[in-house]
Amino acid sequence: MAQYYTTMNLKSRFAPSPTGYLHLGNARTALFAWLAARSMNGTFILRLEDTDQQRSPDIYEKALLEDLQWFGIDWDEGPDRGGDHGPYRQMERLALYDAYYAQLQMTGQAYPCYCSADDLAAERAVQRSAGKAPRYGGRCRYLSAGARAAREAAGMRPTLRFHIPDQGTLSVPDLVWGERHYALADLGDFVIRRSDGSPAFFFANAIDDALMGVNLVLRGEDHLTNTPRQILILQALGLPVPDYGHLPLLLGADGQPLSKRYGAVSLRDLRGTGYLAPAVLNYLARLGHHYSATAFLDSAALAQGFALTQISKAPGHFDAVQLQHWQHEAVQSLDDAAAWNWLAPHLQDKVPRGQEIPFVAAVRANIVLPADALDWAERCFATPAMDAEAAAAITGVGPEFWAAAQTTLQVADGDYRLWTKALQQASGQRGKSLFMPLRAALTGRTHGPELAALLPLIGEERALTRLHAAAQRS
Ligand SMILES: Nc1ncnc2c1ncn2[C@@H]1O[C@H](COP(=O)(O)OP(=O)(O)OP(=O)(O)O)[C@@H](O)[C@H]1O
Repeated sequence: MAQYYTTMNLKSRFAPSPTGYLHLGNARTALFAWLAARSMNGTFILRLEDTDQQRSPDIYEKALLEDLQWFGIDWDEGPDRGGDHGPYRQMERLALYDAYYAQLQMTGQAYPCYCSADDLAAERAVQRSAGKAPRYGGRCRYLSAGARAAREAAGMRPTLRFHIPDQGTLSVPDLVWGERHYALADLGDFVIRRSDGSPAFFFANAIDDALMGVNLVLRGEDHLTNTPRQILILQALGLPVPDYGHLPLLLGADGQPLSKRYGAVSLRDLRGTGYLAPAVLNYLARLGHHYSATAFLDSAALAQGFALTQISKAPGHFDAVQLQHWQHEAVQSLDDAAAWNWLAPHLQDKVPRGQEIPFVAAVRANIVLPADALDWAERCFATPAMDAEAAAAITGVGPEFWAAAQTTLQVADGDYRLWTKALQQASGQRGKSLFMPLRAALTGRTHGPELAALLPLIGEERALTRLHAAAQRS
């Protein structure tokens, strides 16, 4: 393996392009890089790779920072807070790359290439028809100074290509995949600066990592094949090479990698639906990383239990059921006041003032998302929709039961225990055959939170109306 950081100086980063809302794959990659840094008291950098200006309107940068903050990821250096290795937006770093292009050209490790898109397409077509893998054949490698000058005079704008040695093998250690070997001849001279002067992704990305002192690059497997090229660039420039680990991609239900381009489920969507950040953290931290603890963990404990050796190579699939499991755990970990703060924006004044905390305490074990709480708020304080099972439970007991239910409730003055005891005596029903019809009449459902906690919220008056309606049905 490559050089290893010590627990004292680990520096990792997340380097997204602000071209859309962060999806769960991006978030998982950011999280692993952050957990690695936090698990070793290291430094975590946020860098924006915004060179695709057409696809990087300002809204996405703002959203990206907000979404990461909501998620609970913080950074020690970044575009909004600066640091010793800035700027942290690639568009503001363009001038930095010039010296490295010049150095590569001076040492003969890069050369201008005047081949047009048509020339290159034709070359690839010939290679393919001969059963060879397409790669640049090196036509502009050894152009004379005069030939270059003639092309420049004709107004041709060259790309800059990295000159790869024709022979040899490059061994690339990877923290997740182990050592991989690449025949240099197969890589082909590749473009490091486009003809419009903009840097190719893997050039700017590698230089920035080196200049920013990043010594651990954890990123998606989509970058696996960029790594040998990036190592060659860094070696040619005498810059430090970080350790690399490529994380398996997160796939959607269609089996395709989640991608901003194709509108995958975003952190923003989940937040809008009411998912709690610690739920998403617990879900994603375990997607492709083994934790021995199965309990809900806070981010400090997730960092403490994180180890690069526990990362799996298997691709992860987005699993809504697992996410809901962690959401349920996260909801249970809140105290009632925090749970109310979470729910309030979603409940649209459906809970009367003063009833907020008792309402939360009553329904918390039965909700995963705010939509569930909204349903229970309507069942408590408005008119509950009746499901078929509940309707059957109501007609299953005779009219005498419902007459007795109304009288005993009034006599008990709304006290749940006194009421159900008196009704048991009056009707002869007990256990499930007593409670199920009551629950059905009062809430419109046959399962849910404790009736004893719901009755005070429903109140005696509404309860009597519902019992009366049940009597009419039976
Ligand atoms: N499906 C995925 N699963 C895990 N990590 C991913 C996935 N897609 C991208 N990443 C990682 O997220 C980080 C940021 O990547 P980037 O901003 O290019 O996202 P992207 O979704 O690939 O965007 P785009 O669709 O615009 O190419 C990179 O480390 C990349 O490898």
